[in-house]
Amino acid sequence: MTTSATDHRAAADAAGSGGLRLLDVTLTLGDGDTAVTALDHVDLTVAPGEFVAVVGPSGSGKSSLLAVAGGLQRPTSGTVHIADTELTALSDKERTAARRRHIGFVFQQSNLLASLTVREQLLLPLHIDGRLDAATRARADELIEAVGLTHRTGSRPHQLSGGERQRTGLARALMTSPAVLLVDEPTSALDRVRSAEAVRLIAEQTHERGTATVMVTHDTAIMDAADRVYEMVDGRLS
Ligand SMILES: Nc1ncnc2c1ncn2[C@@H]1O[C@H](COP(=O)(O)OP(=O)(O)OP(=O)(O)O)[C@@H](O)[C@H]1O
Repeated sequence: MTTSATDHRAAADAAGSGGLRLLDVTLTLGDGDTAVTALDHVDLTVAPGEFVAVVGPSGSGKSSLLAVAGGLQRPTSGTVHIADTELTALSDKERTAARRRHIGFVFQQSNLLASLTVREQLLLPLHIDGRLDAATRARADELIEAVGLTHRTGSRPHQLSGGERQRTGLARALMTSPAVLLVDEPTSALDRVRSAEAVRLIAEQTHERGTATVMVTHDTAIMDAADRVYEMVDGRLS
């Protein structure tokens, strides 16, 4: 057995205990002369409660990494494991269900609905799933407090600052107690001080709630809060 195969065996074992694991993942986009290798043999393990940052320039493959790790896109080859589930072995329908159950996304644009209050943004997905009970409402209030927005519970997005919108997006992503939290450039709309605060809050919530968190960014200045930092260049992670 080669070293690499041994590593992969250990990786697959570790995946059974939770967290996120990408094994030898390659993603090719487009075809023929225009084909691009967006992810090139990527291996990545993130344990529960660990905060990993991936830094890289525009076009290096960061969005592709999140899309594949989050089950939004099937890799060309390789496997993705989340909690006890091999995402890449599932049908499209099963993968969607697993994504909703196990993964929280925080996107660059917080994608809040204009007509809903902060509290309603958190409750909506569970309302749609018919899971809106007293425990869910209590969880929403607990998360709103955890991200420091109790005084904004009844505010709508246009009444919130960029940082407050980001924090609402984070609280919403945590509503389902996801095993994995995927964060896309949380700081682009924020100034330096608020960027550092946003990243610290993500780190704190990761450690407290035991999510396996991956944050992608091109901003190398805000990496202090991460447990590990990887660099992405031309689809390769190092
Ligand atoms: N649908 C597509 N077809 C072909 N190539 C694509 C497609 N989507 C992305 N790419 C290419 O794949 C590579 C990786 O793109 P990706 O969006 O993952 O990078 P990124 O690091 O997230 O960039 P940014 O920081 O600008 O968002 C880039 O070269 C991009 O041009």
